Amino acid sequence: NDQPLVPKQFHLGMFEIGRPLGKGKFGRVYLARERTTGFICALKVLYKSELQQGTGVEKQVRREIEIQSNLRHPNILKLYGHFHDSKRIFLILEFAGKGELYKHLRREGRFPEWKAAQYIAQMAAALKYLHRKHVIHRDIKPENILVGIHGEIKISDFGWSVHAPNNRRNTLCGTLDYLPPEMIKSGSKDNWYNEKVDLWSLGVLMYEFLVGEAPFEDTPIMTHKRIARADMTIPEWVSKDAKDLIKKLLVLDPEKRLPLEEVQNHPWIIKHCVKGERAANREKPVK
Ligand SMILES: Cc1cc(Cn2cc(-c3c(Cl)cnc4nc(-c5cn(C)nc5C)[nH]c34)cn2)no1
Repeated sequence: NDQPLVPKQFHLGMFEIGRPLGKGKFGRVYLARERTTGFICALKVLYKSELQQGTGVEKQVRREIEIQSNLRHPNILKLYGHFHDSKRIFLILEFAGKGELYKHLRREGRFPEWKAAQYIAQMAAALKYLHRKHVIHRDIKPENILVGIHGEIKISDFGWSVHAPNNRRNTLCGTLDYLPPEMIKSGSKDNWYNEKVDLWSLGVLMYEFLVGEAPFEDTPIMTHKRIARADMTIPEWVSKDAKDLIKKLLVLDPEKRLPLEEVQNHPWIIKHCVKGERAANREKPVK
């Protein structure tokens, strides 16, 4: 198996700390190398003082570590281990060689259809794996996706919750763009634990990959209204197949959203996921 032999107990002295890779709400991420094996990883440092100010965020980080440690999928960033000292919690994470996806998206403006299709196919595979383990991501957005050295994407955020509404406030002050209608409407919260919420966000992600901005991007009030009505327009230059898939994911009724298996078999995905396409052509008898 590709997992390095890792000891059960880690401590900071085991690592040489390299350059800062990024910072988030509660800490920073550094490039790091494990001294004895030379294993390169990303060390996420979270300050307990800052976590304790949040509403039970530290308990949430603990639970997310629990979830993340048990996941192994090529499109999900690995968590190899964690440790803490008096002031900080350290997460030993897989290093994603090409960094944060949203930076690539902002730099390129939007992705060509073949690249967006590869990314959506990888997201669908990762979400299928998560849903089979009854993990609902609920926070799919470019900011929570990293890019590996071979250009493959890796879902990297720990904001995952299993069946329980995660109490992260950032959704309220962070972007509303990715929230599905059932999560912005008050009233019954039982839909919050339905994995179909990730299908809506996958549709928003696909739109943003192709168009360069989110489908309901507006003032917060208007975004709220437009999500609740699934009120979006897809530019006419987006291909017919891509439009079809976006429309089958951004459906108000969670039960009517296209299941992940059908996303993976959608003509837009098949057409652009070269391996499948070439294989399909190879099998066609030459006329
Ligand atoms: C705290 C905090 C910061 C962040 C956001 N963030 C994630 C990373 C990161 C991780 Cl976790 C893993 N591998 C990474 N590789 C990069 C990277 C690679 N290149 C060439 N450039 C960068 C940047 N960043 C990685 C950094 N910040 N979440 O919580």
